[in-house]
Amino acid sequence: MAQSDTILDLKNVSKTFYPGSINQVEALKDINLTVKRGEFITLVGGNGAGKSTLLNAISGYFFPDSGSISINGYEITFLKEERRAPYISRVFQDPKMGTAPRMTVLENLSLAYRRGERRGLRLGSSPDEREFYHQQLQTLGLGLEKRMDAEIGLLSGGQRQSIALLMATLKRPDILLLDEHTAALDPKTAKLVLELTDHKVKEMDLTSIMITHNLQDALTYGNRMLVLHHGQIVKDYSQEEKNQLTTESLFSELQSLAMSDTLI
Ligand SMILES: Nc1ncnc2c1ncn2[C@@H]1O[C@H](COP(=O)(O)OP(=O)(O)OP(=O)(O)O)[C@@H](O)[C@H]1O
Repeated sequence: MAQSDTILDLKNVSKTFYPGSINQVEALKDINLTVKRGEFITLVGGNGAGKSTLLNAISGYFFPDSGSISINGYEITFLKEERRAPYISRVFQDPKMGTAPRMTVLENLSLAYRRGERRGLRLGSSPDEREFYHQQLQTLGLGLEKRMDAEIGLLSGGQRQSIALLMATLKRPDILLLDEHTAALDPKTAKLVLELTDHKVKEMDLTSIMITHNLQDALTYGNRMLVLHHGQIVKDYSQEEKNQLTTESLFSELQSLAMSDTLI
């Protein structure tokens, strides 16, 4: 039987915070989303639209109140976050998240590579392993292979975020979640990390969802774009439709969504 094209499938996923209280927030409302192999989705929407909540539900950071989530046809709706880790990788906005600051670059990579496995030998101890990580670091083109034994906490945010990206993709994940992973970097470094991301996604034929507030990046990268508003997917653009958009037209669209709120 042919392998299904669908990597991720969300059916009627909803999540409400503080239900029944004055602070109630319907962060996700009946989300239906099918992600196919090789799709690189950019996810945009205003503050509080539900973008991070959507990634949190997919990664298992918390469970939805209703609906179901499947990966490769297997339902994972209530699978614990650590049990999903072999299939789902995530890079966060804060370069400090996802890496262990007091461990060396080599140890961090080694830890990422052994994700989901029982630990045995000292991390990154064998010559073969060193060689493997050396080669992997070279692929970043930042000279970080020369700093394998440096504590990762001593590296710059951009260097650290590049390594976080490498760690997230060392063992090919079924889906790569990028949660505004360049937002904390200066514009030049952000561009570099985005280019690295794009290169990795294409080279490894990864399936990915990337949250961004940068509309140009949302249009430049990826081959599908979703607009989230008040916990709902209000627009789903294909690559062809995306090509027709400009940052101005996308900005106007997001503006009109925000305007419609004030009219309610
Ligand atoms: N753990 C939580 N507990 C309570 N409320 C939450 C929690 N996570 C998110 N929310 C609320 O859910 C709504 C959606 O938040 P979310 O962080 O998903 O938005 P977002 O689109 O990622 O926003 P931003 O662009 O500002 O990061 C917000 O009103 C937020 O305050």
